Amino acid sequence: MKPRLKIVKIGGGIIDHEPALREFLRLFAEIAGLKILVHGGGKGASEMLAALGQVPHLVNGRRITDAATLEVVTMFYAGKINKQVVAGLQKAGVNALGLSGADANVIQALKRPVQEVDYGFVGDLNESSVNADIIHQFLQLGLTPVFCPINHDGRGQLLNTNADTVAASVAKALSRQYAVELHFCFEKKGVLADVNNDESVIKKITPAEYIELKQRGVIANGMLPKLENAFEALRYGVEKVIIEHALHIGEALKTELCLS
Ligand SMILES: Nc1ncnc2c1ncn2[C@@H]1O[C@H](COP(=O)(O)OP(=O)(O)O)[C@@H](O)[C@H]1O
Ligand SMILES: CC(=O)N[C@@H](CCC(=O)OP(=O)(O)O)C(=O)O
Repeated sequence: MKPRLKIVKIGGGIIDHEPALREFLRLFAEIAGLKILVHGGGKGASEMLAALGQVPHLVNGRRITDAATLEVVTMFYAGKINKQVVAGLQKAGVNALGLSGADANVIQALKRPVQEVDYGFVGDLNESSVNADIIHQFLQLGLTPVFCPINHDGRGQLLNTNADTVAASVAKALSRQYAVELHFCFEKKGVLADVNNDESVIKKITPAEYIELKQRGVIANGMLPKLENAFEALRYGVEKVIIEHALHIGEALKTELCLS
């Protein structure tokens, strides 16, 4: 039987809110067994870009990342946020190891080709992007990897990758060796039928239902890459994918994705 591994992704709505982040890290520290944390921070990055006089620009939930934007998001995700999260976990007794994809060459990305949209320095991940062996070794050493959404192309170029994509790709790569449960945690209780009603959580979503919800405009913005990544993870053998509130991990009200 494969050993169990929990991979938790935490987004900007919680990370940029100090008390919520502190509480989330306390809950994450309580998760027993092997675990990995992946963080975003998109909302705070947009605020920082605006404060620096740059106009944040996202298309289909992904950031257009020109050279100036890349500088800011690298400082923000790989610096400030990643180190704050690692320090918070150390305080909570978790021996966390902060990583960008460049560290130990753990994730190599490919610059997204220009099609209808030029995303700039945005990195896509494929089957061979994630070095599962080295992550396995970190876990064996008793370390808890903490990934930020900055990766590299192996030729010296840093690339910005959607954090949901990082979480799903790490989950897919490790599902060969581990029974992986992937949790997308954010500031709502799950995928909502009415985005203004926090209690309207849709408990289960299949790919066909997702397409319908997307066409009706029920699911939009950052929820699109989250669900696309989530279904892809299930297709690659990740055992469970849950979308839930970051401060209510494991509670009954949540969205579970399934392939049929
Ligand atoms: N049906 C939906 N249910 C919940 N959130 C939705 C839905 N459709 C769109 N959203 C939006 O998606 C956001 C989550 O995506 P995103 O901001 O990228 O989160 P994160 O930073 O946690 O990855 C929510 O804050 C919400 O505004
Ligand atoms: C390419 C791309 O879109 N990168 C994301 C990375 C951060 C992220 O995904 O943050 P959340 O999880 O908080 O949304 C961005 O810069 O917004």
